[in-house]
Amino acid sequence: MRVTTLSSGRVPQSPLKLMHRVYKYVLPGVEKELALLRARAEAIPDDELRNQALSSMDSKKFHCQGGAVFAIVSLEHRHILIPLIVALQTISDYLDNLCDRSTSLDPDDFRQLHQSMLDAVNPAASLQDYYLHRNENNDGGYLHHLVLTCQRMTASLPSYASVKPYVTELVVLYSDLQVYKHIRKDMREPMLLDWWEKHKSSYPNLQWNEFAAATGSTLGMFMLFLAATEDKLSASDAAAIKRGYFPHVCAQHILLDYLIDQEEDQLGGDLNFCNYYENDSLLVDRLGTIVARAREDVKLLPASRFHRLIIEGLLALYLSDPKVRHQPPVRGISRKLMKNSPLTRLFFLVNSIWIRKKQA
Ligand SMILES: CC(C)=CCC/C(C)=C/CC/C(C)=C/CC/C(C)=C/CC/C(C)=C/CC/C(C)=C/CC/C(C)=C/COP(=O)(O)OP(=O)(O)O
Repeated sequence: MRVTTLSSGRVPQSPLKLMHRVYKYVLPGVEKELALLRARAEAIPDDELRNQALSSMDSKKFHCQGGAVFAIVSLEHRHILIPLIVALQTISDYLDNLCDRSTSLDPDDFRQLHQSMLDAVNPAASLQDYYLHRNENNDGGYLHHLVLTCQRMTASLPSYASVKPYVTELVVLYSDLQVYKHIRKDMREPMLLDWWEKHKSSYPNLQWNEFAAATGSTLGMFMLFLAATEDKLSASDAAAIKRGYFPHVCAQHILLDYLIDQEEDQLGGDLNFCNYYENDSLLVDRLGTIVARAREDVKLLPASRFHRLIIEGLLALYLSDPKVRHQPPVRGISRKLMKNSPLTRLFFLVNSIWIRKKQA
C-alpha cells in the first residue's frame, strides 16, 4: 500500500505523543465544534427535537472526543476532519435518541431519519425532509446544517472519491441496524436474524450479534475519512483500510459499548448484543478472540502501531467508564479483560479517567 500520510514516519506511534496531540488539538477542537452546534441546537423551535439534540450532545460527548482522535494523524487536515467527525457523530447520536424515545416504532420513519446520514457522506446529494414520517419536524434547519457540514468537509478531502463507496457501505449497514433495533420489540430479533442471513457468508468468523454490533460503530467511517486526506489513495487501498477496521475493530468497539450498558438495557427491556452468550465466561472468550482478530487485521495497515493504540484505547476508554464500577457482573468481566494489560492500555485508562474528571 503506497499511503504517505499514514506511513509510519508521520503517524504518532507512541501513546505519549498521541495523548499530547489529543490534549493540544483534539479536545479543544471538539469543544469548539460542539459549542457551535450547541448554539444551533438551543435554537431548535420544537421542544422535543431540541431536548433530544441537547441531551445527546451532553450524554455522548465522549463519542465525538474519541472519534476525533483520528485527526491527530493528519494535523494539517484537522480543520476538515474534526468538524466532519463531530458533525457525523452528532447526527448519529441525535438520531439514536430520536429513535430510542420514539413512540411510533415506525421503520419508515427510522429509515427516512437515517437518510440524512447517507446524504451527509454524499457531497452531491440533495437535502430531503428527514422528518417526513413524524409529527415533530421543526428543527429550525439543525439536521440540514449537520448534513451540509459533512458534505462540505467530505468534498474537500483529496481522495474522498476513493473511500466514498466504502463509507457509504458502512453507513447503509449502520442505518439498517438502527431501523431493525428500534422497530416493534417482537420484530427486532427476527429482522436482525433475517438481515444476518444476507451477510453471514462474508463474515464466517462472527456470530449474528457480533456482526450487528460491528455495524453500530462509526470508527470505520472515521478511519476512511482520515485515509481520504491522502493525495492519491487508490480504491484498493480504501478497500484494505475498510477491511482493517470492519468487522473486528468495529465489533470490539460496540460490544464494549453494550457491555457497559447491560444494566441500563436490562431495566429498559432493550436489546443488548452482549446478552447472546450462554455465560459471562463465553462472553469474555469471544471478546478476547475479537480483540485478537482486530489486532491481526490492523497489522496489515500502514502504521499499524497507531491502530494498535486505537484498540488499546477503546478497551481503556470503555472499561474505565464509571458504569463498570456500579455493575458487579460487568466489573468481573472487565477485570478478566484487563488482566495482563500492557502499559499502553493502563496509560490510556488513567488519561480517560482524568479527562472525565476534568469534565464532571
Ligand atoms: C474520556 C475520553 C473522552 C477520552 C477520549 C480520549 C482518549 C483517552 C484517547 C486516547 C485513547 C484512545 C486512542 C481511545 C480510543 C477512542 C475512540 C476511538 C473512541 C471511539 C468513540 C466513538 C466514535 C464512539 C461512538 C460510539 C457509537 C457509534 C455508539 C453508538 C452505538 C450504538 C449503535 C448504540 C446503540 O444504541 P442504543 O442501544 O440505543 O444505546 P444508547 O442510546 O444507550 O447508546
